[in-house]
Amino acid sequence: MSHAPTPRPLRLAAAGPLTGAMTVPGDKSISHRALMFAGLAVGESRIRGLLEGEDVLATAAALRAMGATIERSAEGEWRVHGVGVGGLLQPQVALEMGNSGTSTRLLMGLVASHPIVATFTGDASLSKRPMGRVIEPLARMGAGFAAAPGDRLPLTLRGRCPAVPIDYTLPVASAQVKSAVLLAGLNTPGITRVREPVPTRDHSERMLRGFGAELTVEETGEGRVISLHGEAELRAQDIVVPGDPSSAGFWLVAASIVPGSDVTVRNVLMNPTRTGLLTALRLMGASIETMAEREVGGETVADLRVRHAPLTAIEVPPDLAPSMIDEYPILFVAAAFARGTTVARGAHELRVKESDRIAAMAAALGLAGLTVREHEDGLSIEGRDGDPLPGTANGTTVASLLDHRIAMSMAVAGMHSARGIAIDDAAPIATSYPTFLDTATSLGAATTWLNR
Ligand SMILES: O=C(O)C1=C[C@@H](OP(=O)(O)O)[C@@H](O)[C@H](O)C1
Ligand SMILES: C=C(OP(=O)(O)O)C(=O)O
Repeated sequence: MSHAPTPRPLRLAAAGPLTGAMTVPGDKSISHRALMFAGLAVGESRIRGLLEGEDVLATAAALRAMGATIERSAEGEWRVHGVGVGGLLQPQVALEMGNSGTSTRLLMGLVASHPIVATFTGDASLSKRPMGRVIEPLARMGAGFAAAPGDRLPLTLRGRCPAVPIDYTLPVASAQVKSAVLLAGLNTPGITRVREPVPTRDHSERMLRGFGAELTVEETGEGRVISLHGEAELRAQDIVVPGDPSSAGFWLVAASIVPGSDVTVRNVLMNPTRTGLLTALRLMGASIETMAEREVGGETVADLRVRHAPLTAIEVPPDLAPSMIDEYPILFVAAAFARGTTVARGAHELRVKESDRIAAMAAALGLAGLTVREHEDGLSIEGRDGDPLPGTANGTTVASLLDHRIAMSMAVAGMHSARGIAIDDAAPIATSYPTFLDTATSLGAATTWLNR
């Protein structure tokens, strides 16, 4: 599953204040996990609010290829008949992961402890991303690998059953690596343990417990220790997926920077491992009101009302990195309109996402007329103190580099720019937020498809 192979150039321009109330699609991380855990459970799970973006659909297709029954009953509503832990079948086709790192790394974990062989392929962006970080612990558990040079896709994984449980300290703050090891642990005898010096998103832990796995999380002086009892039996669940805070982030910034805006984003996941952008924007002086906080399916959600406000540059606290890792590109856009120079460091991981997001945003903001300094682990951005960005020159486009978040972040920047911002390819937006442009238009933004 991959987005349209033909690039779709797009121009976003200023068109007055953004106003209105809206919801964002279901959280991407929870959607992937809902399908995977339901695919391994016994019985029929129902999922409401599933994100129907290309990344999540790639997960669904791979699980089907390994024996799960997955059906869409209405918009966002899905039914899954699982195969039971240990019951994944040998896929007859390569597992096409498209643009999705989460699908790839988590499914590698699942396959690693099943007696099957699977080949994972991906698009040009995913094929550049490092898989050594999951190969290393999964090989210790007994799985075999044949990967492209540099531990990249395409990659063939030979699962080991029974696998060997490990006690693994994460060398990099990554929820994908943590989850890959835990998922491999599901079909492994004994206790699989992951030590996490820096906390990352905890959806796997919360949801595995919800599906009936025996899993404990201990907070220690050296971070979290997660212990999973293997040969687990997962029981089918009804799941409601809350709105994706990473998708909401685009509107939090758009309404903050476009004068006169007043936007309410409803039903946003408020899990503290995901709210770093909210913290950073508030430190910059953003006006974001948290309303109607409530519990939905074991997670806190809230409505967020955001009004235009003058922003001030900050030194972004590096310890916010894990809880806003995907939101740096849109935070850089907020910084572009702040008073003073924002400095974000300690975010090396941005270099190995769908694109090198440090270099990509430095280039894109530079083309839109901003002064930006690139560091090895972040950016310094001279803000415009509320003035619009000049925008891209006629005939020039910023490169989205097969990266949805670069495309959407620069689209938001275009909403407060003198000439508008042209993006060479907006098709990647469909990987995580297929309705982004409809929402932009409904809030009052000016979007135009450009001739190829
Ligand atoms: O576990 C997950 O669902 C994710 C973890 C993060 O990746 P890393 O684990 O590589 O930081 C994040 O960037 C990605 O969008 C989703
Ligand atoms: C990094 C991201 O996703 P993934 O790793 O799943 O490709 C993202 O959505 O920003």
